[in-house]
Amino acid sequence: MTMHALENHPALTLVRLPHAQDLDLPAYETAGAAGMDLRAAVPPSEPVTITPGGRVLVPTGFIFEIPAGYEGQVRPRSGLAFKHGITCLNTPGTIDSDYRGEVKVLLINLGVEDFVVERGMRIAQMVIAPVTQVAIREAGGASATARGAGGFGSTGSK
Ligand SMILES: O=c1ccn([C@H]2C[C@H](O)[C@@H](COP(=O)(O)OP(=O)(O)OP(=O)(O)O)O2)c(=O)[nH]1
Ligand SMILES: [Mg+2]
Repeated sequence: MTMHALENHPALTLVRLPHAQDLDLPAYETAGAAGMDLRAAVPPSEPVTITPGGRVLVPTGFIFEIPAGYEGQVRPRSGLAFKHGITCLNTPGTIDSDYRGEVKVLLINLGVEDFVVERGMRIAQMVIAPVTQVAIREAGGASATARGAGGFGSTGSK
């Protein structure tokens, strides 16, 4: 596990669950990593097989107390996607700052071979990002703009 000093950054509190006792903490693998890698907290004696087209909810073994004003984004790892066709089905997964359950990763196998998830395997990554909550109001009509309702290629293809 690689630790990097991140003074003056918002604090992330992690709560280790009993089935994650021997797992490394989620951590940034390099100084400039955007995401901290998440490990599979499947039982050591029970690796999980994802068949082609199949999906599995994989536990990480940790509760993330995300600071208010931020969210957690669970994203795929490109290496698993490239080599095995393994990705996150609901990418990016959204971890709310008030969520106090275990973070889980919904993996899907878009490859052509079985993929085996073993304990401690780095299966996804978590990016902490600021979010803005807006004051929601309803209006009777939309304000006028140059674009108007044009979209989906309305400005041309060149
Ligand atoms: O990949 C994910 C996505 C979500 N969650 C947890 C944290 C999140 O705060 C909660 C709810 O996620 P979301 O809002 O995406 O799901 P929902 O289907 O809208 O469920 P809910 O009604 O609980 O909000 O589930 C995960 O552990 N992993
Ligand atoms: Mg929701």
